[in-house]
Amino acid sequence: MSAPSLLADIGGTNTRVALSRNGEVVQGSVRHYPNREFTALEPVLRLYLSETGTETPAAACLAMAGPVREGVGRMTNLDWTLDTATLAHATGAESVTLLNDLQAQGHAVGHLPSDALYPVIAGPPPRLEAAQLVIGIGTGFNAAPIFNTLGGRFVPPSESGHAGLPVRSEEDLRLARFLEKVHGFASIEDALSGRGLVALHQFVCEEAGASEQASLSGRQIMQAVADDDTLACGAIALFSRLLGAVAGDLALTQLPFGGIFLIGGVARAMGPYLAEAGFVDGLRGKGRFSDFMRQFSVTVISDDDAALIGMARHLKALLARS
Ligand SMILES: Nc1ncnc2c1ncn2[C@@H]1O[C@H](COP(=O)(O)OP(=O)(O)OP(=O)(O)O)[C@@H](O)[C@H]1O
Repeated sequence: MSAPSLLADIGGTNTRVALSRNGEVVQGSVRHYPNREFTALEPVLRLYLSETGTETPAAACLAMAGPVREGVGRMTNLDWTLDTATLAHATGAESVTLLNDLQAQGHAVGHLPSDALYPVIAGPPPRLEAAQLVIGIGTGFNAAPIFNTLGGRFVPPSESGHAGLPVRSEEDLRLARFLEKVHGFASIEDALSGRGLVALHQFVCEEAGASEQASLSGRQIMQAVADDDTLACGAIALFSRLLGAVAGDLALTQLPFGGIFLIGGVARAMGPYLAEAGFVDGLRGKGRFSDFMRQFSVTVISDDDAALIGMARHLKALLARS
């Protein structure tokens, strides 16, 4: 049998690695590695290849949480730089493709099992030619539109998470001032990410004059929501409304009549609460375009390995073209 290809999805917190053959992830080949236990990606990949007894992968496709240009990318929330030449040397793969991780997620949409999909806003079945939009909310925030063209699927990268956070109310303005103390600018990612959820909870506590309660982690905040804690519920209401507003802005830019897909650790944790917590109002609150916004369905993807499925598909298409 021919050698498999190597896939890796490198997030700010976790790296997921797998093998692929003929456009499919090889069953049982997925392994997860916490990034904090490594100094760079190369040792993760070398460990994976030795653990799985893989000699030389035929090709490699890697997707990273950071901007990529001409085969080189720097992770936004981790001190790692990736470049295709070094990665080819480390893995032995003849060809290495480096993508932004949201591009890989975009290539997975439409190829996931239905039990990995959690509807937030239902919509009509999409027409094949309709654009779609994938939004990732994990360690960081990013988005990518998906265009299904006659020449194949096109998923251009973006760095949407570093655009400005929308401000519509006095409360939003106070939040922007609170967030900009850290980086001098209130970006979308500063509010809508793992650390963003923690910051929103701190902001809600401070506004309520309860700063002493503002030391919960993201998981503790979600547990407090399950226990009906008022401040934690206030934090996810703020998060949901802002996420709806940002998803709505991105939808107006890309017109994803084929649906909006939310992915990532925070989207997964927040999924069951979004609709009730103000996401829909945030998404549709676009003045005279409020009715227009009803055309966009929203689905949470709960599969943590979706990017690997997307890369397997993308690599097959690339190899067929070469
Ligand atoms: N149950 C949970 N409740 C709240 N936050 C959570 C939960 N599970 C994970 N997170 C947060 O999600 C983030 C990790 O998500 P994920 O694994 O999707 O990120 P990643 O892929 O490593 O990063 P990136 O966003 O850079 O691609 C962390 O900030 C973590 O604190």
